[in-house]
Parts: sequence; C-alpha cells; structure tokens
Amino acid sequence: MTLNRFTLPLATPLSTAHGRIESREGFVVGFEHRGAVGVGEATPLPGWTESLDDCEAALTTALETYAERGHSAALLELDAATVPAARHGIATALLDADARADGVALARWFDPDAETGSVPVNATVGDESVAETTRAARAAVDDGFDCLKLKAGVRSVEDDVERVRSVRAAVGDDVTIRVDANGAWDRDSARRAFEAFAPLGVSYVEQPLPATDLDGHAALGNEAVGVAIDEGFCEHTAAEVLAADVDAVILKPMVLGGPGNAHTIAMRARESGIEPVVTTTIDAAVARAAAVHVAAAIPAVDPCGLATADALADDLTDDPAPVSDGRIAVPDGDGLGVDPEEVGW
Ligand SMILES: O=C(O)CCC(=O)c1ccccc1C(=O)O
Ligand SMILES: [Mg+2]
Repeated sequence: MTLNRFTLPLATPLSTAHGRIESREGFVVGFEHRGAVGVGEATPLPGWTESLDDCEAALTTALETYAERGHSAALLELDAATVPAARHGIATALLDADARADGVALARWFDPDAETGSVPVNATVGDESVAETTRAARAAVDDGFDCLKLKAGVRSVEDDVERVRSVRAAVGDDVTIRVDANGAWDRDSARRAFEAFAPLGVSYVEQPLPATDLDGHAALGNEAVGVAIDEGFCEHTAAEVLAADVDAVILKPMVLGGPGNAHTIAMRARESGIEPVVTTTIDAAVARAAAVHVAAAIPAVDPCGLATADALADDLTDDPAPVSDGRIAVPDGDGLGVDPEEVGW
C-alpha cells in the first residue's frame, strides 16, 4: 500500500475567473485488491474540493481502515461531499484493480458495450486578451480540434463578447464554441452575454452565475445558447442539479468523489434529458485516464474537457491517453491502462 505525494507545475498557468491555476499537487495511491494492483490519484483543487492537508489526512485514515477492515469500510468512510478528491483516489484504485481482476478496460467494466476507440474532446483556451485568445483558438483548430472552450469572466461581458467574436471570425462556422464563465456574472450581465453570444453560435455557457444560483441558471438559456452547470455540484446535490432545467452538466470525477460517481450521474443526466460532459480539474495522468474511461462509457458522448495534459509541464508518466485530431484514444489494456510501476507502485 503506497501514498506518494507529487507536485506538478503547469506549463502555462490557466487563467480563470476563479484565479490562475499555477500547479497541481496530489497523491498517487496504490494497493492490491482481488489479486490485482490498482492505482488511483487524489489531486484536490481548493475551492472545488478539500484542501491538500484534508485530503492527505482522509487518505491516511482510509488506508489504515483498508488494512484493518477491508475496501468497503475504507470507501464508506470517505464522504464525496467533504473529501471528494481523497474518495476519488481510493475509488479509482479499487476500480482499476476490479477491472484488471476481471480482465477488461475500465470503460468496459462500467459498460460492456462501451466505446473503446476514442472520445471527442474540446480544447481549453485560457482567459487572456483578444489577441492571445484568438491565437490559441486558431492553434487548437490547426491541431485538429473542432470544439473550443473559452474561459471567460475575468474581464467585462463586453470584452468577453469581443473575444468570442474574434475567435468565431478566425475559426469559421464549423467549429463549436463553448464559454466557461466560472460563476463570474450576475443575472443581468449573464442575460447580456447570452443575447450577444446567440448570433456568434456559442453552444453553451458553463456556470455563467454563482454556484449557489441554480434557479437563475434554469431561467437563462435561449434557443441558441444552452446552460451547463459545473460549480453548482459543489453547492447542490446531484439530484438537485439534475432537477434544474439546464442543458448540460460538467462532471469532474475529482470533484464528484470518483469515476464511479461521475459515471452514475452521467447516466442519470441522460435519463433527465441533460447532456453529460466529463472533464478534469487539470489532473495528472492516472486521473485523466480514469476520466477518459468514464467518458468512453457514455454512449455517443459530446466533446469532453479532457485535453488537459499539455497544461502540465511535467507528469507522473508518459501520457496514457494522448490527444490526436480532437480525440483521445481510450488507453489500451485492462483497468485504467496505466502501468502501476510507472507511477510509483
Ligand atoms: O473543461 C475543460 O476543457 C478543462 C477543465 C477546466 O476547464 C477546468 C479545470 C480546472 C478547474 C476548473 C475547470 C472548469 O471547467 O471550470
Ligand atoms: Mg467549468
């Protein structure tokens, strides 16, 4: 049983309305279960999950419980609402070992009919000046992405509209454009943004309003521009979010307490007529691989926010799920498709 701490600087800090993400710190956990070794990753993002210290404390206790009373007791002790990243770490290692023991890729462990080819992904474009946003958007399209997600909300709504207008003019009409405001707007600003985005063909805006304002989101969408909830999962239960009249939900396994929770909520979202989109919190290789398997287990999934490997200057291992032509190949092999030895087991 291991718990290895890591720090990974970002190659270029990601500017968001919550501030800049400069580095990611977390833990790789590994243990044997059902005769197979499983690995997991707990990479908390304060503001979204527990702190690094709380994560470490929860993991340490869970590993002790695991040794004394087994895997179910350890998992039960980890509350997805209070220590989601720690729960993600332990749950991922268990799922990896389970799928390995059963001789299937994790995506197929979730759904025997899962896609094991590749999943579509969006490029993530930081909240920078008009010129820099447009340059990054064009570079992503040149790299083969046909879906872009532009971070917004640092500047005025008018400046963000200008950024979107410039990107649309640069990439043409065949590219999907999403916007992520990370909760930066009040209801009035959001209404102005939605009106201006409609003729620019923005498909949806992620979290235009603060996480607490679920009702405001339900009232915001128009025929052209949809509404997606992301931070709302930090303030409301999944059932409450799925009961809201929104178009999409952003499912971050690291925030929801693990890949299994994310997969379950994705399936429930589909039943409610809400489109699930799986994303990372700029996670390291183990958690990215897990998130790719979750996305692959969602039939005909929309482009997901999983193309975040390049945001990191360094990683735990070679990228198990590289991006090519706007898609990520589902890792080969049983379980996560990550060699435990490569990540410190
Ligand atoms: O969805 C993506 O394209 C990448 C992930 C992303 O944007 C993100 C990364 C870290 C923290 C928050 C967010 C977010 O979606 O708001
Ligand atoms: Mg978001």
